[in-house]
Amino acid sequence: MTTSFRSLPIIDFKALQDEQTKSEALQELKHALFSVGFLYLANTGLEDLIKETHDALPAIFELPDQVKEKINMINSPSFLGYTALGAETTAKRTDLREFPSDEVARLVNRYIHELSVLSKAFLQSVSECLSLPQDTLEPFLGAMDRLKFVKYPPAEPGSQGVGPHKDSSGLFTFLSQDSVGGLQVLNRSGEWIDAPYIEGTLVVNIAQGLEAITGGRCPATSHRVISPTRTTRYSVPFFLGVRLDLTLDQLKESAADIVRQIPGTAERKVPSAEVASEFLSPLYSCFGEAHLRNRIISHPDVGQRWYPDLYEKYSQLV
Ligand SMILES: O=C(O)CCC(=O)C(=O)O
Ligand SMILES: [Fe+2]
Repeated sequence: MTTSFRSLPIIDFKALQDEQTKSEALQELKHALFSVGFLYLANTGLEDLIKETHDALPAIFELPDQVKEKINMINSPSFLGYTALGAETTAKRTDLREFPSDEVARLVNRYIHELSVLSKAFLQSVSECLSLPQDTLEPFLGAMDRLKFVKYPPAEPGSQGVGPHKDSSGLFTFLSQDSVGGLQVLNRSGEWIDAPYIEGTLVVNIAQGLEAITGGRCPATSHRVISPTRTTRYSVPFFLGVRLDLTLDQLKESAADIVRQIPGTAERKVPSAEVASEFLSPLYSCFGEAHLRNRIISHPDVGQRWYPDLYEKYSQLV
């Protein structure tokens, strides 16, 4: 029996690329994917960009209300834009965080570009460590990556910055957090484990897309953020998305194929999911539909405005 993790493994991105160190680093990565679902990625080469971005965040959030209003997510049928404090719901409770997007366009574009490059190299290592051909995960990608700037203001002790959830929209999330703390990850014994700040690293976690693609062999892990009590916390998640037109049948077929190729996993028990994966539900025709449902439930005001019929339908199914 494996014991539940007490801390998150640190994986050295450079070591994954270097022939001398690769095989050991791949073993560590495999363990992280199978047993934790979360890891710190160190030595990405993006340390300066991450710092520059975090330095810019307070000013971005201090933009005048009219600017935030102009880019409010309520105006976007694509669920892109600024979300005010308290307008997002996770696990049926209101989250205490706000986020603008597409501000400071150059920085944002650069960040997205760098993360796209990094995440694709990382995906190759993921395939490799599962003994799959390097390009196995490429066909699942689409133009659905998203970047978010998030601010958690200080609140009463124990407040919900963001409630317990699994990341739904893609393969992996790459998050840079500041030094305030509050991110917690649920281990397999049901304990919340702190994921403290480690300078220069990205926190990488499996999303429900990869969980589905690997037939549950690489499960997405629940996490949450406890609001800070004294200092504002900022974070920057980059969500590596799955293409929206992937159907459930295609997914099942490729998952079966992939799982057959992952050695030594037949006996692995798939942990029961504490948060259901919509992507595996027959209710939705394709990944995009399940994704839209998730967006509508997370941002009910935006959902109600642009998709009133779907809003009615999906809120009855919650
Ligand atoms: O801000 C964080 O540290 C986590 C954010 C998160 O889990 C999310 O946006 O999905
Ligand atoms: Fe998340």
